[in-house]
Amino acid sequence: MSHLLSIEPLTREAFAPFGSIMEADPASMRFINGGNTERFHALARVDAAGEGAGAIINIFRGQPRVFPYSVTMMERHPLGSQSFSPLQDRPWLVVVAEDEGGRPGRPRVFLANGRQGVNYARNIWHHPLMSVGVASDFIVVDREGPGSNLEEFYYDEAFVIRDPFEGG
Ligand SMILES: NC(=O)N[C@@H](O)C(=O)O
Ligand code: NI
Repeated sequence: MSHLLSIEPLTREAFAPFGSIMEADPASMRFINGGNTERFHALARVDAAGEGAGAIINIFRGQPRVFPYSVTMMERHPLGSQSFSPLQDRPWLVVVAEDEGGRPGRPRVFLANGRQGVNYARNIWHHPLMSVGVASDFIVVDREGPGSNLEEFYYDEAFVIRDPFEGG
């Protein structure tokens, strides 16, 4: 089994097992403000489980990853969803995995364009933020509250991601 991971385009259908994509999808659009504004409605839902928990809004500034990049670990948030929305129009990488008996399976890598955000559903295995090329800022909506909301898993092997823009 190759440890080189292919990179897939980020589509609603392909990402559906892992959560939602937030983008200006015409199917979700309704005009508001007297027609001045297009509202792309309810693209995702925030999940903040547990007594005393709530949703918070953060900015993550991710330094660009160095390629070829070795994926050696994945994490998940058992008590809440986590969304990432880019603040600049730059591509970035989304790395997720199905759960296989309490551990992540083989990672899947998606190339997001600079106008696509994602919302990881609660307890979905994902790799921490992966900016590409330059330091990039993201609005991150996730859960704050009592309890441990971070579970990490370290593979006993490394999966490799090549530079998505290698060769120009
Ligand atoms: N640890 C943290 O807040 N960031 C990660 O959850 C991540 O997915 O980047
Ligand atoms: Ni996370």
